[in-house]
Amino acid sequence: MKLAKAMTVAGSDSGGGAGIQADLKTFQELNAYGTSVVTALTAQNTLGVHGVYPQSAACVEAQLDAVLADIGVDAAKTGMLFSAEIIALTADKLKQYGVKQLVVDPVMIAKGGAPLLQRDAVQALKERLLPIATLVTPNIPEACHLLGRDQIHDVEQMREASCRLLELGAKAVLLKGGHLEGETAVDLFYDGHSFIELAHPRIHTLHTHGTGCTLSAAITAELAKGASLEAAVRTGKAFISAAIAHAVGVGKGIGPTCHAAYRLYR
Ligand SMILES: Nc1ncnc2c1ncn2[C@@H]1O[C@H](COP(=O)(O)OP(=O)(O)O)[C@@H](O)[C@H]1O
Ligand SMILES: Cc1ncc(COP(=O)(O)OP(=O)(O)O)c(N)n1
Repeated sequence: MKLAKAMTVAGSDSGGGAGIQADLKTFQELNAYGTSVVTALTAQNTLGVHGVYPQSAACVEAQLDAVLADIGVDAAKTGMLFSAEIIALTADKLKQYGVKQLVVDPVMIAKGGAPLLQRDAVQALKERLLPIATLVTPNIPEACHLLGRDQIHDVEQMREASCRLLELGAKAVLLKGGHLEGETAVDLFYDGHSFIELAHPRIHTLHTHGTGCTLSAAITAELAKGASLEAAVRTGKAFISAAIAHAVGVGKGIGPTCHAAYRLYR
């Protein structure tokens, strides 16, 4: 059987709930061989981000070359990229090595408010990365930022925003609705042809740290295994819903989700 290979280009979360750590746990749970390119170290726990230590462009470039020149990937994802320089070189390397499937999670700000992307890097994200993305997965605040608008209040506005987001160049959009109010957590998938609403009853828990990272990693693992984009997004939603429902309350703040839940409790 061919081994599916998934790569994450993201920041490290010392608390283990988001970033590289969440991505690798998710790849493992979904039977994809995971590789990683660390863009920044964060001193982080369930109470917040206590420090951000970006890696040099040379360090990120060396990691990308090491993974792509030898092991290769079937699908890749990006998370916290921190700077315009890291975004540009990541885009160049993904093109150079012909990476065909790319999920871009446009990580900008952690739940506690810490910036994980420099202000002037948003333009680079739009110009360099979105045009080569198979799928972009913004949450509501990230979508507003990418589109330069104030708010998105409901599913109707999510539809309209998805159309605008698709114009930025990705092949498809998954606009995540976790930040909206209401008893259902609705994400909207749009590929230019049809809209698919992915809904799950809202789970009443404090522990949602790393949900966006985990969802995009699950989609990437499924793409690496050969799933269609629609099937990958559906599995991703089932994976994150199970992970939130069985979230482990480690730490004193907003804890991580349970990455093993999809395997254990399905
Ligand atoms: N309380 C919740 N109950 C169920 N699903 C949730 C909940 N919070 C978030 N989700 C889901 O988790 C995923 C990521 O959510 P979101 O909070 O929108 O993004 P991010 O983590 O990037 O801020 C989405 O599929 C969203 O619908
Ligand atoms: C290193 C690192 N990368 C990404 C995030 C943001 O993760 P996300 O899934 O959006 O979850 P929250 O931080 O919003 O809980 C992060 N915190 N750290």
